[in-house]
Amino acid sequence: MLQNQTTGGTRHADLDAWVREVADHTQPDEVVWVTGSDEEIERINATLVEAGTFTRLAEERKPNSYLALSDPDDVARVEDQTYICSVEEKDAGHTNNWMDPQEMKDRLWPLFEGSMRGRTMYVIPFVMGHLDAEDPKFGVEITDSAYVVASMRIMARIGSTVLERMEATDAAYVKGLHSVGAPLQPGEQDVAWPCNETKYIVHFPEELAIWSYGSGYGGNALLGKKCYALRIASVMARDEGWMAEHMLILKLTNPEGKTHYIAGAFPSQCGKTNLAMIEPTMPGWKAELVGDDISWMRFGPDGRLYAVNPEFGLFGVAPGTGADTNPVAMATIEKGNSIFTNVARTPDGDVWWEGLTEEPPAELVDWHGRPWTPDSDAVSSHPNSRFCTPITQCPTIAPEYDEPNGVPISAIMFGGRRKTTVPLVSESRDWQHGTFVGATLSSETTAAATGAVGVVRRDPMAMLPFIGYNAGDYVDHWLEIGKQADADKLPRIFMVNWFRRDEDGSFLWPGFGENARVLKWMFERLEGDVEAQESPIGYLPHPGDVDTDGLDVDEAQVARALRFDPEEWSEELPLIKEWFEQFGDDLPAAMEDELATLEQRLVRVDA
Ligand SMILES: Nc1nc2c(ncn2[C@@H]2O[C@H](COP(=O)(O)OP(=O)(O)OP(=O)(O)O)[C@@H](O)[C@H]2O)c(=O)[nH]1
Ligand SMILES: O=C([O-])CC(=O)C(=O)O
Ligand SMILES: [Mn+2]
Repeated sequence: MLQNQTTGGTRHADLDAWVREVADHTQPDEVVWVTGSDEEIERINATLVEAGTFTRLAEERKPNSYLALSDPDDVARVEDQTYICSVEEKDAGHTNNWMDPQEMKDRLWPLFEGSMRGRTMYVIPFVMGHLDAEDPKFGVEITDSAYVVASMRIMARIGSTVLERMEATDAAYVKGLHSVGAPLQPGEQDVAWPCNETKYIVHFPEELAIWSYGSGYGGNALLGKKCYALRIASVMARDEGWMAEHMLILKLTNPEGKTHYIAGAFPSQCGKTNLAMIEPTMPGWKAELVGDDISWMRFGPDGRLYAVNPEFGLFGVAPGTGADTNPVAMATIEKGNSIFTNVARTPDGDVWWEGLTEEPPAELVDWHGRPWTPDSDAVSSHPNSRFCTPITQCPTIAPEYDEPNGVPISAIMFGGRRKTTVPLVSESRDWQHGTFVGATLSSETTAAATGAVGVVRRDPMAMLPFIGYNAGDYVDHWLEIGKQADADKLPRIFMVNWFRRDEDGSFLWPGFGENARVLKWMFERLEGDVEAQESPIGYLPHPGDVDTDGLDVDEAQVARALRFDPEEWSEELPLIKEWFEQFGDDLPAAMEDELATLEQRLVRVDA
């Protein structure tokens, strides 16, 4: 037993040895094994309030909920400090930062030395996906951040029941090591949001290990999420023949009671959470949430692809979320039990952010903790501010979210933020063409990562920052999956763009609940109820086939949203070529073929 181990311990020999090793090196004041109990979280929340990290919100506004304001330089994922340290450089590929694993450890291990001094080291056993899955995917996060413990308890299935299962089966697990990198000298006063200017988010895929240093922000610090469930899991999925994808999962039921499950890959801040919680504007249509960010898919016994949401909570973008745009998210949050990060606080102990209500309150405390009024120059909430809420509180949760083997996927959507070029909706000709559409997906950058916002970049399958291996091999894995199945059992693949702009800069399509009109067209395509017209980029709706009944937008504008423009696509073609050149020899030949096909089809349209 560790001398400073105040609770718990484990019979899992490998885990016991690793925890000892880390504790010896990082030198925390105490080690706490997280059980997940209610009393425990009350204690942890109280610690966070005392430390000034959490402000408790008014019970009658947001029960059992807290506001955290981060260090202003620790607000988003740090992609330029994120590494895939595979043994071979070519296994990280051109889209990832790479360093030799030993070299990286020689650099990082000294940073972890004594990094937890004056703090508590928490050991969080967790499982991504269901504990009763055929092959449950375990992880343990060691962290010196109580904020991470409180957030992980919402975002994943954690605690003693998980640890007991790991012990009983001597389970393999992903080792996630996290430190905010802010040791305290004896007697030193802590800050509300400890972190370090130096940040590293590092993955060792062959060892199933993650080392995260210097940041407390969600995507950098909640290691079950992007680090495990996407970067590490994508490598496991490649090796084991399944898929780990950055996708929402939605259950859609038509007025006749027929159901399809649809997955959608959109880059960060491009509408996954909103679409997953959509309230259709058309009478009789019903949408339910299965997942809002990550989808693990594998073939079921019937040869179809089944998807599970490996998470247990929602980590949603706050700004833009309001009763008009996402009433379901609002109802979810109203129930409380949530953590809000980097939003504004109202005088009556509630939260506010841009887009929550049309009229801002007369006075607020902004995300810097400063007084704010509607006359203030800056926004009250950080553009990447977040709510963290249990998924079970969502009023439209589908019971299948808790199905260990997931739901059969009928369609996959790819989408991004494009002001021009990409029509509201199109359908791929087949799986290989759909893989091409995904591999060439593009989007304007957002505040979810540090760096410039609004720059168009290619974001393959919305996975650019999350592919844990060579992007060429990743595209090849998609093609392999396609070859393993009967063509008619594979999900159909669609491309969407809610963000196309008119000449005056306004959105051409109203979006949000109205996106159900696009889902309806897809549904009818799946059912064979509607024809489509060929175009060089795939099948497009015939005029009038996207239901605009009761839509408050004139038909000419809808047509502009739906339009395939050969000129815009002629300008897109060299950008796609440039992107594919970056793959070098790693680009699968089928992608060259698809590119050539697109080019020929575009030339034919021009002629
Ligand atoms: N114009 C428009 N904006 C949208 C639409 N859907 C979502 N948004 C806005 O886009 C932003 C991001 O939406 P989210 O649904 O949170 O995006 P996400 O893909 O879940 O983002 P991450 O959680 O970062 O991966 C929010 O400010 C939304 O209000 C839409 O259909 N039209
Ligand atoms: O990972 C995060 O920090 C938040 C998120 O969902 C994303 O950026 O895609
Ligand atoms: Mn989201």
